Amino acid sequence: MIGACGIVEAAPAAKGDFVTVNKTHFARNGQAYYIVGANFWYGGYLGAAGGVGERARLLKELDNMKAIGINNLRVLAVSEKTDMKSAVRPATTNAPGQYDEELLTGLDFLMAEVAKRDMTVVLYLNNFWQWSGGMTQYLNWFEGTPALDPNVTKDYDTYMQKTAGFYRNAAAQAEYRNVIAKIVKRVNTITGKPYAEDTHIMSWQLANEPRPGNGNATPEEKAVYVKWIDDVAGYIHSLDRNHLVSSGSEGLAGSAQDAQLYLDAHRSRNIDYLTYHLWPKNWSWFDSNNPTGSWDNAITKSRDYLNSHIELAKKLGKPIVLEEFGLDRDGPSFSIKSTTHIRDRFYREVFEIVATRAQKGDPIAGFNFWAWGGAGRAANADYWWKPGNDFVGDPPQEEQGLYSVFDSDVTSLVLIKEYADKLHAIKR
Ligand SMILES: O=C1NC[C@H](CO)[C@@H](O)[C@@H]1O
Repeated sequence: MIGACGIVEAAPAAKGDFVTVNKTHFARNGQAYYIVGANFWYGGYLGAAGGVGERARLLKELDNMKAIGINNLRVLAVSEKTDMKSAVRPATTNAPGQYDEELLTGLDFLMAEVAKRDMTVVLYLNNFWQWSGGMTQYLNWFEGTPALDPNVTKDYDTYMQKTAGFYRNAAAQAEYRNVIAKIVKRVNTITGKPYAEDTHIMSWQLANEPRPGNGNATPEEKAVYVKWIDDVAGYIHSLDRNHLVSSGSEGLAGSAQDAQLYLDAHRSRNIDYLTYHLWPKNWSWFDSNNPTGSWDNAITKSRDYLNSHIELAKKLGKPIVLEEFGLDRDGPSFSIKSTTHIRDRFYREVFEIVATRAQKGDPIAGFNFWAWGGAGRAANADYWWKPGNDFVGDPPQEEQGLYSVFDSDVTSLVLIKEYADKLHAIKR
């Protein structure tokens, strides 16, 4: 259909095409829908027409992901320009009210190509961490405090406690809502379709890994966090009645280890499904310099984390997605020449629990591994990212190769395909 402005306009989608929640499962096109996903934070960046855009690479990455059964991508929709060295450049927001239209058109291109492959996307609208500017950059804009880069300060506890001040800052929240409205109400410049009518968006996500503060978050900080989730999720639903909304939480690790807080934060009728993440190395369960000696501890805790959050989802009667997990390469090494035997063993353990419990009808709705590196390659001997370098699955605050799954990691790709087939075969 050629619209008045000459842009090819797709017919409005039938409501049934959207991903919906049916009790404790997802549904799409009248069938149960399971997430076989990748984290692909830079997908919109590759879609830009110029600058950092690499559209030919993007098409190849999407085709390669589709070929191994990936049906869902978790993507960074918004980034904030910052002086922090650990953050990606450029950013979709250069300053309050000033947005990079070329980069936002990259998201349009990504969504157009995702639709051609009938994939779905979770779009996160902020970041608790500094690698895309995030909440600490909002505080720099609106409180005048320095954007804190924990890679520099080495003080994560202070970072988390101060960054949670974002939830209480009225001016920061107002600009955050301006940005939310700009994205949620956006009309795709490639397809002419409003984002709010795009059935290939699965969910709007408040942020990547929002936390209430640090591990010692106070009852007041927790109450602010719970209210923030409910309010913002409700605001997004007020703009868009079609799509699901999720928090982006890591689960207990992102909830000060407080299960009641995690339940309270996700009980809101505005939160349609639960999310959780699993990071044995980041959480010091696994020592990659002593893999044999730390494996049993890591896998025991991982199994418990995987299963206990499914029980929490049962309590709330909502689906849950394991939307991040990862482990580093053998060695440990960042080099794509290194093997991934330990990571493959970990992935198989995770996939087996997810697939088995999904097949039983438990509310686990799938996974997104962290993260698709594909054809990207680290450019520097120290494995740190610099502007102009390839994007890989590891954002700029981490070594390029830490957790990425590259197109040369054949054993990992074969394993992902094996479990993709199992999840896609579940009929409900
Ligand atoms: O959201 C995230 N979770 C863990 C990733 C790997 O450490 C990290 O890169 C990202 O900030």
